[in-house]
Order: sequence, then C-alpha cells, then structure tokens
Amino acid sequence: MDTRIIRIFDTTLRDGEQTPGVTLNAAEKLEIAQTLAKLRVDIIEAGFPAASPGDFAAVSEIAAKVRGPVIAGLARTSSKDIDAAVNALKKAERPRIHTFIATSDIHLQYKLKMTRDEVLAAAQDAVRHARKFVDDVEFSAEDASRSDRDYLCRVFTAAIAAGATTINIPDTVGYTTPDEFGALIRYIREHVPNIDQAVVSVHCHNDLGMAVANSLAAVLNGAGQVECTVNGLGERAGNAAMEEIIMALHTRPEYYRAATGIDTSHIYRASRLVSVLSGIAVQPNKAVVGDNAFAHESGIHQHGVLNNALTYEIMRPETIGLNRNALILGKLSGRHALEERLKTLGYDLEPERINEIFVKFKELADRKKMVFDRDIEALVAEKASAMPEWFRLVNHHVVSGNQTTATAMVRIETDRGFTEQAACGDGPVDAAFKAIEKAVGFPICLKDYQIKAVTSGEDALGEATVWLEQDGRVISGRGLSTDIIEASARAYVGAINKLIATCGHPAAGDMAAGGE
Ligand SMILES: CC(=O)SCCNC(=O)CCNC(=O)[C@H](O)C(C)(C)COP(=O)(O)OP(=O)(O)OC[C@H]1O[C@@H](n2cnc3c(N)ncnc32)[C@H](O)[C@@H]1OP(=O)(O)O
Ligand SMILES: CC(C)C(=O)C(=O)O
Repeated sequence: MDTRIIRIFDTTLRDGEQTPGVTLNAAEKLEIAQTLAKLRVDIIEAGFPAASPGDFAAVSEIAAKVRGPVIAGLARTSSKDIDAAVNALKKAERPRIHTFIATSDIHLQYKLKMTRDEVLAAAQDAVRHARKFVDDVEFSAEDASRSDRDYLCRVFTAAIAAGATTINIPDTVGYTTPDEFGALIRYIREHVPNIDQAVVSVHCHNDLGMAVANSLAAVLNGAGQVECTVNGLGERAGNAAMEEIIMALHTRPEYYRAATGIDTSHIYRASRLVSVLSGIAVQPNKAVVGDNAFAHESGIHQHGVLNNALTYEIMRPETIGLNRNALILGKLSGRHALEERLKTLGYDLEPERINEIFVKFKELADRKKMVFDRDIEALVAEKASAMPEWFRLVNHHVVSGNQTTATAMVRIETDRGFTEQAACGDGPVDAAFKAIEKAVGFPICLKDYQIKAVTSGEDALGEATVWLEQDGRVISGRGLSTDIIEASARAYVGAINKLIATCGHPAAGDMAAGGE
C-alpha cells in the first residue's frame, strides 16, 4: 500500500484563539505549544504577530522555546505584517511565514476594494518579501472555495513562482461540501502548472458541520497538509478538529492511504488542556475526546464490549492517552506517587513545578476523599494559567438561603494593604462578585459565568470560569475548589488580575488599601 504522510498544521493558537470569548496569555500559549510539540504536530501556527504586542510576545516566546515543529506566524500581505512575523520568529529553529489575502470577488469588492490584478500582485510581492527572510513561506488564498477557480489557479501559480513552498486552500466560511471541495483540490492540482514545487494544504471551517469531512475529502484528492485545531476551536463555528482528522487517518489507513507523524497518546491530554485554558468545554458526545466517546450505556453494547471491545469500539481509549483507571490518589499519597501519576498522564514537568502542584494536591486531598486524574489535570492547568496577582482573595464569608437575601463579605489583599467589603446579591455567587467588585474599587463587566464539576461525587472539585469584558476584549478566569462559591470567587479575582495584566486598568492603582 502506498501511504502518503500528511502534515498536521495546528492553528489552535491563532485561529483557535479567534473563538469568541477565548483569550490566552503567553504562559498559556506556551503550555499549549509545548503539548503540541509532544503530539509531534508538524507546524504550530503560534499567532498573528502584527495583531498586538501580546501576540508578538507570545509568538516570540514560542519561537525561542519550542523545539521540534516548524513555528509559523500569520501576516497579511503588507510588509509591515510580514516584518513583524519575521521579527517574532527570529529565534525559531524552523520559522515559517504564513501570508494570506482573499481571492473571492465578494471579498475583493466589499472588503479589500482591490481588483483581481492588484490582489495577484500583492500575493506575489508578499511571498517574495517573506522569502528574503525565510525559506519556508506559506501562501493562503482566503475564501478560496468561493473564488473563481481559474483566477485562483493563476494566483497560486504566481505565489509558487514567487517562492511559496506551501499553498493553502481555505474554505474560510465553511461553505463547500466534501465532494465539491475534493474536486476543487483536484482541479487546482491539475491546473496549477508549478504545483509540484509546493505542498498543497487545506484549512476548513465548520459552519455547516463539514470541516473534518471536507479536510478528509481534500486528503483523498491529494492534499499534503491539513490545518486544524484542538477540539475544533476557531472563528465562528470553528475549524476542523485535529483529533478527529488524526484518528480518522489512524483508524482507516487502508481507505485514506495516508498517515500522520502524530503521537496519538497525547491527544486526550491536549484536548483537556485546551479546554481548561480556553474555558470552552468539550461536548460530552464529541467524537474522540468527548466524555461519552468510549462510554457504553446500553446492556447489549456492554455485553458486547465485555466479550470483546472490538464489537463497539473502533479505537482504543489508550491510543489517545485516555487512561480509564480513573482513581487513585488521596491525602496519604506522597510526592513519588503524584510524580508517577503526572508522568502517566503525559506531563514532563520541572521539579519546582511538581513541588507547587504537590502543595495544591495536598490541600485538595485534605478536602476530597479521592483525587482523580481529571483533578490533577485541572491543578496543572490552573498553575499554567496563573497570572501575577494584583488582588488576592484572602477569605470570604457567604450567607444565603431561600428566606434570606444572600450576603457576602470578602477580604482582598494587595501589596499595599487589604480591604474588607460586604454586599448583597441575587444568590451567593452574585453577592460574592459584588463584594469583590466593591473591594477592587472599579466597575467590572461580567459577560458570562459557568460552573462545572471536574469529576463526579459530592466532594467533586468545582471548576468555575468567568468571562469579563473590558474595551471590547473578553478575558476569562478560572477557579478551582471543592466549594463552588470559593471556586467562583477565585475565578472572578483571577479574571480581574488577568484583565489588569492584559489591559492595565488605570483605576487599579486607586484601590482603597484598608489596614489595621
Ligand atoms: C480568515 C482569517 O481568520 S484572517 C485572520 C484574522 N485575524 C485577525 O484579524 C487578527 C486580529 N486582528 C487585528 O488585530 C487587526 O484586525 C489588525 C491589527 C490585523 C489590523 O487592524 P487595523 O489596521 O485596525 O485594520 P482593520 O482590522 O480595521 O481592517 C483590516 C484592514 O486590513 C486589510 N486587509 C485584510 N486582509 C488583508 C490581507 N490579507 N492583506 C492585506 N490587507 C488586508 C483590510 O482591507 C483593511 O484595510 P484598511 O484598513 O485599509 O481598510
Ligand atoms: C488565514 C486563513 C488561512 C484563514 O484563517 C481562513 O481563511 O479561514
């Protein structure tokens, strides 16, 4: 069998971060990038360096610290964007500039206000400019699937002639169907005369739920690179889900005649990490990584699986690194046991980091009979997203009931002192949030709030996520505790700290510092 190797281009940190409500800080992005490197993705698109100083810094840090995959930075066709990407990627072992411009008439007329000839020239100039700095240049024709085919082929021919080493065919608005998209890939391969000098890539969005199917149709028609994101995150309805593409190719090699270089045993952990850090939960019935993906509810299925898992399982959970051995640590467990468990879960952490997690683990084990793998994953992710603490929640006291107005008192500390404030609210969480808002001394715009149990059982760890809005930016914060009010209050304070770190709220300096 002639098996082609398909390159996996992960864009969780760029298109994935375009998911409404998702903002990742540099430490979180680095943690995800390191996990992607363990997954052995071929290319990590680390961000869009010209978009903001924060994105520039995150791409620079990933370029300097992550080894293995190619590190890519996105840029419009302007030389300003390309230069920013070049600078951000300076320390990358294998940098790639990814430049793009739209080619559909709709985008040309209403967005770019450019003619077809102007766009073709911009594409060519951008690729030529990028090639002055790096050997690896990808060119994307945004909205390719709604572009005139022959014009699209002319643009790709020009981009390859200018030095593009990968040409990417995005279904930017998730418009095509698998048959159509497969035919488009075939058409481009047959009508771009210099196509053999470049890798053909695809980038599919999920507006009609066909991103994965379209990407796989492209593979069947000769695409050599697939762009995707962990858990299918991305603009609007998201991108093609990486785990689904990988496992489709892994499970049906005889059909696709293609394979990837991915270490599938890191898939589950990558999915959990991205879910926790992005604050976007994975739906239980999600293919491959959903909670129910390997669960068998009905008697006939259970009977079959007990006899032989092959009756109802086309993949083994172990293949994606899902260890069904859910337990087993508690308050009497020691550092070695935790370290061993972390290794089994795929974490390769510095001793200092393990020590920090061990302290948190012991605190948790004191409050919880059994500490499950998911609890440990949540503790690791909590550390990864820790921000400099402008405000610290020292303690809180909440009274609520069906005959009482909920009231909360909080004590908040900064390096300059502390303040205690009380507030009433529409329930205990609302009261706690209002008391914290009073304590920090500036208005907070709460956009969304979510609480869920990390594991089951009455002593389950609660994971709260809050989303705050400031100047059009949405910032999320997470808090963990067996007490859901405490988890919520921690998430709220964490999000405020993140907001200050990101937007530098001016009123923060005015906090009334109380004191004895
Ligand atoms: C399909 C995709 O996912 S593309 C990637 C989307 N990602 C992002 O947009 C990242 C976040 N974006 C940003 O931070 C900002 O939009 C920036 C920094 C990139 C640009 O900000 P601004 O300069 O304020 O421009 P704004 O976003 O309002 O408009 C986009 C401009 O880029 C132009 N443009 C859009 N795409 C391209 C392109 N590929 N090449 C060249 N110019 C382009 C538009 O025509 C418009 O130009 P104009 O200002 O002359 O009218
Ligand atoms: C920049 C390109 C690849 C993109 O994100 C899209 O077209 O969706």
